Amino acid sequence: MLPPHDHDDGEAQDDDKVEVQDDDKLVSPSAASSWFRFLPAGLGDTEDLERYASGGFHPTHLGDVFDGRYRVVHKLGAGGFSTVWLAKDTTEDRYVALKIVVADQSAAIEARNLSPGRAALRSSSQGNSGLVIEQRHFTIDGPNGHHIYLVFPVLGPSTSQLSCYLDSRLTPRLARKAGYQAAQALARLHALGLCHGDMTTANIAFGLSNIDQYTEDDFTRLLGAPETAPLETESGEEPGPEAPRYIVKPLDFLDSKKSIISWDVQLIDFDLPPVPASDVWALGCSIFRLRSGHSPFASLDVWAPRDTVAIIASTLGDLPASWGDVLFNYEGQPTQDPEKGAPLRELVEKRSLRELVDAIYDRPDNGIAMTGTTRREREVWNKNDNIPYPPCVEGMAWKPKSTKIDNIYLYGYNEETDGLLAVMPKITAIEADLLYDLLSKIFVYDTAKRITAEGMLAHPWFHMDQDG
Ligand SMILES: Nc1ncnc2c1ncn2[C@@H]1O[C@H](COP(=O)(O)OP(=O)(O)OP(=O)(O)O)[C@@H](O)[C@H]1O
Repeated sequence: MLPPHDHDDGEAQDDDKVEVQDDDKLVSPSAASSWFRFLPAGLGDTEDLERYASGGFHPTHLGDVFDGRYRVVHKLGAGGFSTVWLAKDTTEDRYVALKIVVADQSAAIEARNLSPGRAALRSSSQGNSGLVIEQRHFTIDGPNGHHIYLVFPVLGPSTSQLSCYLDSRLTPRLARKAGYQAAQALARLHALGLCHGDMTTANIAFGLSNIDQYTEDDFTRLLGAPETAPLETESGEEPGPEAPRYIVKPLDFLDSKKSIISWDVQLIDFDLPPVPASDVWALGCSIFRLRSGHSPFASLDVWAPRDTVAIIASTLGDLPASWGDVLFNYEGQPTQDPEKGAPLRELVEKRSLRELVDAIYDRPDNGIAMTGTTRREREVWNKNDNIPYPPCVEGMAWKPKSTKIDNIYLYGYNEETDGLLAVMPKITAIEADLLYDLLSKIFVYDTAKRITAEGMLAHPWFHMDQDG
């Protein structure tokens, strides 16, 4: 059975975000009163407003100019450590992504930027390397502290956004291309003696096609004007200089009326700890998700990081005997200390990698599949889910929830979902053989026997489209 979320297997970041997003929607202002200073802005998934406080986000407004040259045009997104803004670099007359790091993490990021690994990465990440790193940085003091500002090229959506359960799936061809480009970029990084350290589909991003040709008015025509909502406090007091006057809803390049997302992906957000073989394992999880929409080690049986080790063992086979009677702590880290760890839980669900690959489903012709049974209409959370992507995105991705099964649209997961997915067209046997072969070379416990990123580049799964 496919779960709504997975945990800690190299793809967890995205799912954490889904949970946060869901929580945001569920928190009513009254329930929030004892916990939160600010009222929800009502703009969907935005930054954590409570972090507009000492040590947190820098209050930023449209039109703000930083470092005398970067004028804020729109918001691109926010994460646990930063808000990210589309800005016009008036010195070089081009768009950039301006990542404003929270004050209490800025010193650590500044120190990281001085490391030798970072310098090697910077000199090799120019041009077409598939590796994206900040182009420059500067610092600014604000009401919440001292912030580092990182200047990046502007990117499109992440592959996790476009390959996400029933919400969105990549077309098979683009999944193979994105998987290949991610492997190629990772091989380049490893050749430099560096590691990624955080290889997830959230960190494989699509580029944008030549956006510097657009004026700011063009952006408004393509994506709509920035949507904002005033920032209000629960108590009714006026926020001080630590908070912006209004919140901006992040733009979504998928809303563009014209195709501006490129088919080429790049790796972002390097952490750089030194284990290439673990990057390869995480890339395997990402490749599976690119093609299937979910992680290979996601399961409703997984409740704690430790369970991820159990689901891996139940999918791939027992852990090597040479590891001995190893125990695992809550985080899934091995230990010999019975005070700190426990044996792996026996999971109810049994499945194999081969079954997971064979179950990958694709879009039915005309967006319709039939079980032969008429079903009860379901209320969907967001009607937009049932509307296919605009034609300019259609060759790249499709929405499973825009598929009609018999008389109703596919909706969220419940006990009926597996039966509904069973009538969707499946991955071809030829492709399933190739993908299974590639993943079997990646998901190898013995790191000395695991394929390398360089070694996987010649694998025929990546090259199916050229051959055929
Ligand atoms: N170069 C970029 N171009 C376009 N959008 C970007 C860019 N960098 C980041 N974003 C957007 O901003 C969001 C937050 O960025 P990012 O994940 O790097 O932040 P973070 O604070 O390091 O978060 P976390 O580590 O919690 O993921 C991303 O999800 C993405 O939507």
